[in-house]
Amino acid sequence: KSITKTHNDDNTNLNACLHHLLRILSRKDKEGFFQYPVTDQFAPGYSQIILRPIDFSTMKRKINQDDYSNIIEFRSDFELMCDNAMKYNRPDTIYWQAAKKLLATGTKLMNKDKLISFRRSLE
Ligand SMILES: COc1ccc(Br)cc1-c1nc(N)nc2[nH]cnc12
Repeated sequence: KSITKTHNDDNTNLNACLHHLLRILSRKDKEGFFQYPVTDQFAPGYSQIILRPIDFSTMKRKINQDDYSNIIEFRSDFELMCDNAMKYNRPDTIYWQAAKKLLATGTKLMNKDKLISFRRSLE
């Protein structure tokens, strides 16, 4: 069965894959900057600058709510999370640098060729 599916199919296999990817990526976030939503108390004006906030806890909820139809949708939420941190924070901050590092890990883990060969292996 392919890993891309319509909403009505059961997402069991896909969700197991996504939870696996989330665990690997989440472990890389040792400082815990990406585990839960950024509040304006940590980052003044954050909600005005970042219009589409996302974090690992929200991504986990989305997996459990079958919100992702394929790995690409999951990867774009992950990329959005890193982009948000690199948009709000300046390059000389630990948040910007943590986001850049995390993004590199995610890109390697979910690169196009890997996903294509993984998908082929399921057919
Ligand atoms: C949940 O966010 C945090 C939690 C604890 C601490 Br200390 C900082 C953040 C945080 N702060 C800023 N400025 N930008 C971010 N991008 C992702 N995380 C952050």
